[in-house]
Amino acid sequence: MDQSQNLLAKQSKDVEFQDVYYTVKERKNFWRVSGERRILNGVSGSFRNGQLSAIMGPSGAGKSSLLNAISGFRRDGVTGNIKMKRDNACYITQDDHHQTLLTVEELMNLACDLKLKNRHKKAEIMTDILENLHLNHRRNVTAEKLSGGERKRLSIALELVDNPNIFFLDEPTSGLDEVTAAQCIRMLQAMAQEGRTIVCTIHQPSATIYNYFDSIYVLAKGQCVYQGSPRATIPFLRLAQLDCPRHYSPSDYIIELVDAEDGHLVPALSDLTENGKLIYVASQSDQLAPQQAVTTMFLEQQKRPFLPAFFAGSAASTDGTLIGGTSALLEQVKAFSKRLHTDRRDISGLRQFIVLMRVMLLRITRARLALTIQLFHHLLCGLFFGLIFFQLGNQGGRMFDHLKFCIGAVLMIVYTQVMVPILSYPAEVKVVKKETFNRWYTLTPYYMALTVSRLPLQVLLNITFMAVTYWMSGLPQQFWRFGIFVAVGLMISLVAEGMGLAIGATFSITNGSVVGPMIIAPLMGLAVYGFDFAPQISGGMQLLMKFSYVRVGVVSLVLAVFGFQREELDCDAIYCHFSDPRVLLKFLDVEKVSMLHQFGLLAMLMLFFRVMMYISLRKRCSA
Ligand SMILES: Nc1ncnc2c1ncn2[C@@H]1O[C@H](COP(=O)(O)OP(=O)(O)OP(=O)(O)O)[C@@H](O)[C@H]1O
Repeated sequence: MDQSQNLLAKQSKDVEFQDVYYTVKERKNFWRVSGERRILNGVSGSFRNGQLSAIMGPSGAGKSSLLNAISGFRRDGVTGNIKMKRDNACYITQDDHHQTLLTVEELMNLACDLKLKNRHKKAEIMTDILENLHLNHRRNVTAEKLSGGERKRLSIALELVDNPNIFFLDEPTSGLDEVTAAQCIRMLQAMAQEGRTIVCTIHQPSATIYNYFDSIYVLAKGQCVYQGSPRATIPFLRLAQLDCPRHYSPSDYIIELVDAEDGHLVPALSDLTENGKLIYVASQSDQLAPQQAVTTMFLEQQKRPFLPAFFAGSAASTDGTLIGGTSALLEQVKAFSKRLHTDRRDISGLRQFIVLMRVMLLRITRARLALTIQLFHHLLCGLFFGLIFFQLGNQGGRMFDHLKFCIGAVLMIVYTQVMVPILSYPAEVKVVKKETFNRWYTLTPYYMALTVSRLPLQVLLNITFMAVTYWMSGLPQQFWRFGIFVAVGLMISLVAEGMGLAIGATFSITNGSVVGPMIIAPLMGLAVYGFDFAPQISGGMQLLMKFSYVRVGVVSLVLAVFGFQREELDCDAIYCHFSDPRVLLKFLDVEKVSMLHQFGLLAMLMLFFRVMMYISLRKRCSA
């Protein structure tokens, strides 16, 4: 490969952006947008291949927003020109969203199964990565028990499986002590030297860590106030008549300057960098040499001969003097990086589905405490119901108790199945967003695996609750009737779970736990409306009631208990009006309703919520 070919290959791994704006809508309340707020103000810049670049700035400057915008992790509200090869990039979030119940080895297995076509090399690649990131001894530890630094290394290890060229990391050193943070940055430096483009945000690095970077991009109030090599920071500030005091770290100094309350220096410094269009590099004579930062992306092919001069200039900032020696860790990372030539090709949807199913089932069984609590909850609720309605199931004089039994059972299922995903699913959405963004899998196989993998648990929990309730309340000893009773419970729980997932995929835990009950309340109202004057209910209301799956569930349960030519109930008094089940069905105006029709309605409502969930998830993952 001659020099110009080399440069073009490197260039395809660069990240360049021009006039990027990021605007968010500000809301007065849930319904009203009160205005817009501009977070990024037309910034430009470039991050070169083979370099470790830092986006720095005071808190709230827009560092994460810039990282999200240029990586494509956030798209809504972002405008401007961004050049970056998406299929070669990965994003590592600040909070290291992992499947916390899986061990390091299981997570690596998952990443390999989803990313590598040729699985023969899986064990070798896994060991290589884990050894080199010093995680091999933690193979059997679950992600939730890892330390902050180990978790960060695990995030990197998982992405290294398919050897991407561009890494975006949001605050990789947050929560780490100085030594661990320095180790982490040196590891990233070694990865960059292996031919990757590494861009990370960092709040205020120490002087040592500052000098590990090849390139620094400082943001303040959504504008670029410096871009260039760390060595060039002090000479750059001199251009604006700002003298960094002796023994003061340039990173501390520049942040303090731009973090002043009135921010009066921000426009002047931003002008000096042309809001990121200029990059400053220090030459050997310590004279500043401003270069054009955004040069390649929008130039026509024929203008490219300018490139070599540009790279020659920026290469000066990556010389060894800034790095300060190479540790054994750097050498190791470099060596193993060379061996990582993975053959990532498209993995079929079916294989993604199978791998994800396996992992989801493993996760369900791994969450033993949650599983035990759920089982006990269903068993105890069953016993509680059984005791309240003990042997009342065949009493012809207790019509209201029969109705309370059906309504109570449906409400117990609905509340349990709606609230669990509302409280647990929002955390998973973050993992899904990260993993789909990093091309572990696509949304459809994930969604299918999620739906199918939860079925066995649903069946088990429902059978537990329904069986105890059915037999204790003294309903007819007919196995087929019991089967229908359980099937109704299962259908209701699947609809309720779908609704919980749709809410969990759309809202945060705080908002979801308000929205969930808010939606259930009117559905409950519709469920119990007009039981004592059912035949007089208007047509419009009847239609509305069909949308309440709680109502549909109650009617289905009533049919399961009293329909299908059930024999007359016992009567202790002289006369029991409802001892003939047909009288009760007629009173409730459901004597002509077919069970099949009810199942059809429940299936449609289930489909509706599950489609809503899918749409919401897709929107969240692509926002
Ligand atoms: N979706 C959003 N809606 C409203 N405001 C937002 C949104 N995203 C970011 N902001 C605001 O934009 C500003 C910049 O946020 P950002 O997270 O990018 O800052 P940062 O420099 O990374 O800060 P920190 O170092 O504290 O993490 C903050 O004031 C933040 O509140």
